[in-house]
Amino acid sequence: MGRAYRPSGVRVRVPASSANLGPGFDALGLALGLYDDVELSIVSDGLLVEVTGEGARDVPTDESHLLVRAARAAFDRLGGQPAGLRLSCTNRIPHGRGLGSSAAAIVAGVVAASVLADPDAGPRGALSDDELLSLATELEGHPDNVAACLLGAGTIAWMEGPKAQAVRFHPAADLVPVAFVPTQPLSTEVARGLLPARVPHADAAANAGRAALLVHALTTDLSVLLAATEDRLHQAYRAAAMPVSAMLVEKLRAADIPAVISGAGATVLALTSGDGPSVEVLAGYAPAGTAVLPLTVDYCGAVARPS
Ligand SMILES: Nc1ncnc2c1ncn2[C@@H]1O[C@H](COP(=O)(O)OP(=O)(O)O)[C@@H](O)[C@H]1O
Ligand SMILES: N[C@@H](CCOP(=O)(O)O)C(=O)O
Repeated sequence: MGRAYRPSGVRVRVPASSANLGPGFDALGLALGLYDDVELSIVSDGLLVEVTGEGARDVPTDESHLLVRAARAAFDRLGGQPAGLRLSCTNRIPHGRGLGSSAAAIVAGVVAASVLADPDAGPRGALSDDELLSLATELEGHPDNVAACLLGAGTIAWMEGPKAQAVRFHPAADLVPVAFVPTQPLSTEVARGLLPARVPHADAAANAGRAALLVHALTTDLSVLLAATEDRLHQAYRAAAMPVSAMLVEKLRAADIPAVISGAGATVLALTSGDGPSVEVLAGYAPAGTAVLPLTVDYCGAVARPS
């Protein structure tokens, strides 16, 4: 017999995230102060999905909606499906731009289900953060965005067999992430398809050193960010799919501004600091049609409260 759920609702706020940060492919993530808000309620029957904001015209409003699929997966883990669900999404994270929109939808879904199953069990409900992270990673396919979105701040994620693990780190207070968001989406699946099965040992070794340096740079010494954000494992392989962004990274870096492709692209993320170039100066580098978004680091991750 399935688990019995009381009719109830939960609101979840989830942050955007930037994965990789240059050398930390599938490992490093940074939660950003740009949020999707969702409300999931248990009702007597059926499924109703309402979406406003980003993706409203594109995402499905049936069982194939990503957040519904994630919530269903979590309800399965929790002992069964509720009689009916009502979902309302207010989306602000652009889709398919490398800012972790799919991770945010998945994290929102698993956290919402977890809280609906047992609102009193803890801030994120019946499932532990470890369980939420592993389930979200199974659904997303890689742990970096979901770790940052779930836990907030900077995260280092890794896999122990099928289970995802992550630790948080606190980026320096004067870190200012600035996103250059292009108009055209690029699917993460397509961008992952451009990566080779094997890479030269020297490139892997170079990235290991830079990724380690990057955690030091972000937490302790922003002045070494330019060296710390160098990548040889993914950006060049994907450049043909995002030539304008690849060129922008090159131009910013040539001007000593640490810049990387955010996630699988094609957003470019500049990691500046209080005494770095102003947003106006950065905007001067933006190709036509690119939105320049000065952001903050999010330190909370997924936050749920009963509705
Ligand atoms: N809030 C959301 N609700 C429903 N589906 C979503 C949502 N966010 C993302 N998606 C799905 O994920 C796709 C984008 O995922 P992906 O290619 O991984 O890019 P991103 O870098 O934005 O995560 C969208 O086209 C959509 O199908
Ligand atoms: N490590 C992943 C990150 C994908 O991030 P997204 O925001 O584009 O979904 C990759 O580089 O493929």
